[in-house]
Amino acid sequence: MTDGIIPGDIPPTPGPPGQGPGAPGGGAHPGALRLGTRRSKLALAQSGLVAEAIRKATGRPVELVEITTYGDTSREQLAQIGGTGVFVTALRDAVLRGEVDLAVHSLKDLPTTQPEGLTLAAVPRREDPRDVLVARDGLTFAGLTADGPRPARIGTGSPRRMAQLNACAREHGTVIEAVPVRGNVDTRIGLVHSGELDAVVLAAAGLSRLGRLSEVTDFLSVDTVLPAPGQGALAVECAAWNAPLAAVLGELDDPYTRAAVTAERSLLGALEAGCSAPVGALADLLADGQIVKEMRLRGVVGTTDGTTLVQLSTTGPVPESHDQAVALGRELAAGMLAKGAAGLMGERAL
Ligand SMILES: NCc1[nH]cc(CCC(=O)O)c1CC(=O)O
Repeated sequence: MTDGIIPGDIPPTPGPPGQGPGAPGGGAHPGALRLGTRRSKLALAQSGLVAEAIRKATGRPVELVEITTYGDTSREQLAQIGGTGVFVTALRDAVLRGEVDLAVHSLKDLPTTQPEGLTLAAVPRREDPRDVLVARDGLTFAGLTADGPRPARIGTGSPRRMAQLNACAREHGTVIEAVPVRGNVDTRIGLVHSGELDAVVLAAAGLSRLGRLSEVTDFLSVDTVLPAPGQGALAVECAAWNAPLAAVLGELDDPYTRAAVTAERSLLGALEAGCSAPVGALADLLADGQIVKEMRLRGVVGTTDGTTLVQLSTTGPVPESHDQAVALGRELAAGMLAKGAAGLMGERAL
């Protein structure tokens, strides 16, 4: 199903014709790039942002093509069949079959290895990578845990978030009750409004793209809660055979973001952790005034109860190639494994 979202200000010139078997054309908007997207509000928001950026950078019209996946029609099953993996696979299949020209994913939802046949054509500049709290009564994490006779009920199904929030609570001599939750952003925040939960943990980037940042009651410092590898970044993929399209989409690429997420995902891969393992990672740039000096990569892995965390960081020259970014991640993984990280990753909650 196509969704005609092409605004009137698109230059009439269509893109170059003849891009091979997946070439655009024949639809309502000849020459438009077909961007495959899930139908969730967040996916549509992310796809819309990328579509707009492509139009701006290239002048090419872009149309969104909604891909309905098994996971979209069968909510109950989703937790069982592996969460976001099903969505990623459905979008990728649509690209590989030539039904769409490109797809947009949340980078943190992608497996750490790039599949054959698909190119990561662009990693646009990343949004705020932090996790945030949406809590009742405008409370912060500290306020929540200090408030009331019983442990605060905090909604998150993420072992990474649980491990770090539990550790933080322990440090302050309090306890929280982490309550596994699933579902979209509306559902999760709804659990706070209904009083079922005291708070939920979400990614700032998702709320920002949905225009709901004003509902955040606490931005969690990355010194306390390291985000998921790749959190806040988007991945723009196209077929590997379509080098001309990859070159066009490459205009959206932010080399620093790409280097950072490459290092973070390399760490995750080298720890041989699944995408739902309790691994946090964040690479950032260390600057001296305006001059970028180094890239720092921080990592954490822990038990979900927060009793044990292995935290480590490393710095190195800003990577100038994919391999250098990968090496930074591997180096940190080796250090974390030497500190006992492997023993903490037995729990793989899906
Ligand atoms: N796991 C689901 C998911 N995948 C990407 C985002 C948010 C957007 C992002 O991190 O880029 C979310 C929701 C959340 O964690 O709150």
